[in-house]
Amino acid sequence: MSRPVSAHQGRFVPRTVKVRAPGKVNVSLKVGPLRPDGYHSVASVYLAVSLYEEVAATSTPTPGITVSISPDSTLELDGVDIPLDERNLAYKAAAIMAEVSENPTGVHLEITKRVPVAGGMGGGSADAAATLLACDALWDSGLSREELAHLAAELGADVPFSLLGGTAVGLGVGDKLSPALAKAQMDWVLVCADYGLSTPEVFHTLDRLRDAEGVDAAEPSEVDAQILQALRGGDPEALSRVLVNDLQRASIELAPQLRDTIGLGESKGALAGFVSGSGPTVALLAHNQAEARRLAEELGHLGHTALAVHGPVPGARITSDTLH
Ligand SMILES: C[C@](O)(CO)[C@H](O)COP(=O)(O)OP(=O)(O)OC[C@H]1O[C@@H](n2ccc(N)nc2=O)[C@H](O)[C@@H]1O
Ligand SMILES: Nc1ncnc2c1ncn2[C@@H]1O[C@H](COP(=O)(O)OP(=O)(O)OP(=O)(O)O)[C@@H](O)[C@H]1O
Repeated sequence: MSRPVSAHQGRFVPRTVKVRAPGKVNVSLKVGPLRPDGYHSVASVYLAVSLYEEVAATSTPTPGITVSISPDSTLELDGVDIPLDERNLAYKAAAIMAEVSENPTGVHLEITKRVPVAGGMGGGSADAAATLLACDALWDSGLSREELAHLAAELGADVPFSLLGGTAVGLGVGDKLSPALAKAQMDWVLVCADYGLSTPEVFHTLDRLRDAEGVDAAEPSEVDAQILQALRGGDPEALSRVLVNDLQRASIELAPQLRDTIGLGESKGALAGFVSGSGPTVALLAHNQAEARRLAEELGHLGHTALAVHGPVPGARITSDTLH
């Protein structure tokens, strides 16, 4: 894509770079013991799904970073707490990019939110990944994908995957990624909750449950080959038999109604239902696209917010780059 310049005959000409980045589900999430740094080592299989965040980054003549949430967001955001200051992950991403860029301008970030907030689908992480890519273009920073991935890992465990997209195995804290060859589409229904769960609290709850049982968690070093095989072959039945999420019981401990949502989805025809990441979004695996649409509609009639999506989809991408 050509790179418009932002100054025209001495007059400041704002430039807007728009990037979209996907949310994710973890089709496999094995969690090891608590590490001294407060994180857990994981072995995860990420799948990027067709529910996208969008960040429009516009250069401003005055320095500084500002953030707003676009009215085009499709989420119900009343009563949802998204900080717009330096605690926002997109703000943090722009700040980190400004540090490594030679000529950063001020920037306004407008975020269109579609991924449930605190839903276990990496929505904030997608905003951060999109912002890294947008600011890299806006400020002609010229960072490689590897350099961007390195900055992404400083922002959060899920951020590198939203940059990469597709299907990937994540080791370390989820940030050490290896792309997996799995292009076949799988169809899902996401059942969104009207509340959030705190990711650290879900991890702490898992530690507490394990402590109470006297269980020493094993260090997860690899993912089950059957999962990758089912993804490669585009075989939802096979995948439904091997889906696993160690965090699920902790999420259910904090929000017991999740068990009912999973049970409802399975009774209405899903191959399998499970909590996405730290929850509370529930991901239901469908036989095919028509089934996913039918299931989403049926759950909608029962009063749930249910979305039919597919994956894998690509990671963060620039969708437009314009001078005003
Ligand atoms: C649950 C997952 O979404 C699965 O992909 C991720 O593991 C969470 O990734 P994330 O939200 O990007 O997490 P971060 O923002 O880096 O971390 C938030 C908090 O979650 C906990 N955390 C996160 C990742 C990890 N591997 N172990 C952890 O214990 C830590 O308490 C950490 O302070
Ligand atoms: N850009 C952002 N969008 C949403 N929440 C943000 C953002 N920046 C910071 N936050 C804060 O982070 C919390 C978790 O946000 P997020 O939507 O990323 O959770 P999540 O999808 O469950 O994360 P993950 O799946 O990566 O664990 C929110 O409750 C909010 O207070």
